[in-house]
Amino acid sequence: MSSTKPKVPTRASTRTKTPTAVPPTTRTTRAAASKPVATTTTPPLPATKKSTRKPLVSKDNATEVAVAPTKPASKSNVTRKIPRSDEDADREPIMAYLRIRPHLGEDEPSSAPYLSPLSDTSVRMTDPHDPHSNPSRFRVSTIAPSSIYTFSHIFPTQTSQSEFFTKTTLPLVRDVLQGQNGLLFAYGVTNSGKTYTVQGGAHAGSAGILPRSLDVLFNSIEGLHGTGKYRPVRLQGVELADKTDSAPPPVAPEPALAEVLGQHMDPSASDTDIDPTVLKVDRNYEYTIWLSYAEVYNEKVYDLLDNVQDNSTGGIPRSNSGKSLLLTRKALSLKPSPVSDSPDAGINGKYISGLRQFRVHSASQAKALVKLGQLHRRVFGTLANRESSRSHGMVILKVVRGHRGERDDPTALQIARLTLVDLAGSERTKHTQTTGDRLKEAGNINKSLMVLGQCMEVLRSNQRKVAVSLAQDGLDGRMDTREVKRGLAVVPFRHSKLTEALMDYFVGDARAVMIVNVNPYDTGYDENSHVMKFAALAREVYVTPAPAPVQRLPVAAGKAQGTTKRATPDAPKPYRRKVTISTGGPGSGRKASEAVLEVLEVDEGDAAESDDDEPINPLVDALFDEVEELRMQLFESEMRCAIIEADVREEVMREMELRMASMEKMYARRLMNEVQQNEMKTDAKIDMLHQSGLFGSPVKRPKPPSAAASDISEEEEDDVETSLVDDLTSEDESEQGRSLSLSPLAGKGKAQARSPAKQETPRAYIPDPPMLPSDSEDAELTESELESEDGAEGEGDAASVGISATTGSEAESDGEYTGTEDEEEEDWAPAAAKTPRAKPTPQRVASPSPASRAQPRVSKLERGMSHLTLGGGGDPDDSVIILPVKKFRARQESSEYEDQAEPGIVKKKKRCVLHPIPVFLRLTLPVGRQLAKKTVVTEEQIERAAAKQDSSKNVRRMTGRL
Ligand SMILES: Nc1ncnc2c1ncn2[C@@H]1O[C@H](COP(=O)(O)OP(=O)(O)OP(=O)(O)O)[C@@H](O)[C@H]1O
Repeated sequence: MSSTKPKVPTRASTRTKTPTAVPPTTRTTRAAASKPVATTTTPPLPATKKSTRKPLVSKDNATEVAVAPTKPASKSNVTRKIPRSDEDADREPIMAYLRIRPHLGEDEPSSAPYLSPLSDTSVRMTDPHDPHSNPSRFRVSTIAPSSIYTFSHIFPTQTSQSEFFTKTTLPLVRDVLQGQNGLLFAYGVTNSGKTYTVQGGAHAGSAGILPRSLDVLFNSIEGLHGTGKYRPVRLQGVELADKTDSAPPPVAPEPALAEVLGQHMDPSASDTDIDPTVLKVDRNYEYTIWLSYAEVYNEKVYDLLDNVQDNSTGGIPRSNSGKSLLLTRKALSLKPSPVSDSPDAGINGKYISGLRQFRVHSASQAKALVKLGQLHRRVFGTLANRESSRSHGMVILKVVRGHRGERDDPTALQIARLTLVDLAGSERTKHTQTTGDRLKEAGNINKSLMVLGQCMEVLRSNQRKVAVSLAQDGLDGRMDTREVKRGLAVVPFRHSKLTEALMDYFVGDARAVMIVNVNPYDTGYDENSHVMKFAALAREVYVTPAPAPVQRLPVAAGKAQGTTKRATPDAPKPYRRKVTISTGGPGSGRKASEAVLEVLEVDEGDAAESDDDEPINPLVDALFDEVEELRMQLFESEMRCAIIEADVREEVMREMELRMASMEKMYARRLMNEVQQNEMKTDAKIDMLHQSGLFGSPVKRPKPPSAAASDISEEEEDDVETSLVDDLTSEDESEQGRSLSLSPLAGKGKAQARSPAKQETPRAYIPDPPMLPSDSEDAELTESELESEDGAEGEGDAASVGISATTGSEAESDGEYTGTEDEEEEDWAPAAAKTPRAKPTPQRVASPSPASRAQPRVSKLERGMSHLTLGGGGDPDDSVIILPVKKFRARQESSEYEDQAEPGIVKKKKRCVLHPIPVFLRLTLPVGRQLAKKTVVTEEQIERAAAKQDSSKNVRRMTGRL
């Protein structure tokens, strides 16, 4: 009757099984150095599963659970630590250790190391291609150029294998001897040192954590070996051992395979590199150790200790002569662990069906098996690493321990597993020029690693949800964990063979350690950043270390189904795949050869064997497949988006560079034009003054050295001009910044002319507006009047006449301009229009004139000269630009700009004809008949200049904006 049938969990139920580990109260996330990420704090929770089994071991690294990961203090990164509950003490995060690989020598390509340890637990990673640190490079990446990552511990380059083993793996070895499961996996990009860390190197003392673990295991159980009557099966089951099946295979590799792989090694050769560590174990128990070695390659699981069947009759393959090696390997399937194996534990993991396992009696025997497995492991050469591991290698050590007093009682046995995983490197197709089959291989490697990351993410998120919900419910006085679990996401273990095979370590009782290998001289900064982020994520996932359950059910006699079962020949048609292996060639010292391995793959569905006691719901399976497909589509879309984004960034960067270059050219041209204009203006002034005869008989002075470098010097200038230029340049340099130039005539303007009593009153010279001569008596001063007055003085007298031009800001420096634009408009309106007689305000003390007798004449002369300033209402902001008619026209013609590409700028530049520039002129003029005669400024000039007043005003506004 169906109603009486014992309830068997469905596959769906195993999938939706929620890990019960609850995160502790405090966690620290990775923080970008430039942009710190705030630390989130999760409230403490009641445990969802009360563990009745307390760990038997001392938790060496459990102290790290209670200690918040050290992290550089930052204002925005305040960590609030909440006391942990008793239940939380059973849980701990996945330990993440960083190992930094040393630089191996000159041959190895290297960039500057981008990792700099900040402490034992934190490290800064800085992109060597960051434009800030290396301006010659442009960085197109969404990865932060600098970040700080925290780990449980960081091992610098000089760390020895022994030290590394002691701190990372020894606690797991101790655990497994005391009945607790453990997982260790090495993660990192290609060539970062994963295999070196797990397997070790060739020189003495370089044995990796795997051989050392074997040494310590056998050192510790010396004299405590069990009979091996029972063997472990599946995840937690035991069965009566079949002596013939569990005997270790001959460890000599098949000669054909050894030759093909180019590894002429003898796995049985004695190993002198032995770790002497001995752990204290419970001597009331007997121990047997079982070893198996599997690999996940191209999303298929293979047994590395299975006999490789050489189908080639010719023995050693000679593919160059047309022969190829045909090796048949059978992919194994993963099956859910039956509940009957461990009813107490409720483990929902999967085991590798058909994976062979061998009882090993000594460390050397175990190491020989591992080496044989290594030989069988797919080792391909790539550009990145000639010995690159293209598969995930898993060595599974099982320790079966039973009390001496219950030697024959299988229900008293305890099985603990320690799995050491050497993950394949995250492939960099760009760097390794991977194509074809290799590309597919890389895709599968990346897929399994990606799924591993997704699993971590979902686990973390589920654990947080549980934590938050239970905390709230606990506060409300209610606590229904089933409700909470129903809302949790499915952890996608099933999306990859790797995660499927390891899932029980994450959801069951186990301790997990992650080793992150990084080569800081590697050029793959972005890939290593992903690895670091993965580690940060893993550290936030919590596992529950607890001893494995003791068998309580009677063990079926004989061989358990599926443990050594192979796919039968009449099984559904297997998939055959050919793989080409290239060995030797230039540089290797061996003759180049290629061999073809033909792999027989059995899909999971094909190997559905009878020991699978889990009913499968096809609808659920279909839904999961769909979910998986959608996830993959999402992943692909994200990849496409990332590529498009990178392309767009690059395009924008190129466009910006072009624009910057054109702007640079434009501004250079403008600058040149400005310089030319200034020169022309100066020339024009000199011409004007020269033509007006003011410098008819200048006093010739020796040319100062500075004049030689003057920009203004022109070869066609006469002596007068040279003298003037000397004055101009020297005065420009020395008096730049003064608001007004001082001259002997300054302060002797109209006011003085009208009030002789105030003759001595010093005042600053402010250019007068272009006053109409008829407006004043002084303005009516005619040439003849001047002539007569000058005549009275004689030609020998001389006075200094100052002509000053300055910018508004300078003129008002003694009163900086702060008005609005409207005010400015008003100020800039011709003064004649506002006030017929704008009176300049005395502002500054002028040097006394030596020609005080000529004051009336001089003041008239000065007013006459002031017309030349075109001051427009006395606004001192105006430059004095007086152009003779002929030159003026020439200037107008030359003011056209050629840059038609930017009409807006051209338009503005056209209005730059009378750009006001700070020019200071102080001229020493002979006062006399000749001077007076030449002082007349034509009305035409004045009108023209006044008409340009508006242009000047606009230009000034524009330059103000610039
Ligand atoms: N800590 C170390 N000290 C000295 N040499 C090291 C160290 N780590 C790695 N190496 C050397 O670096 C090279 C690459 O290391 P390894 O093969 O372990 O990289 P990997 O990460 O396993 O690469 P892949 O994923 O491609 O297999 C090897 O020659 C190894 O001997």
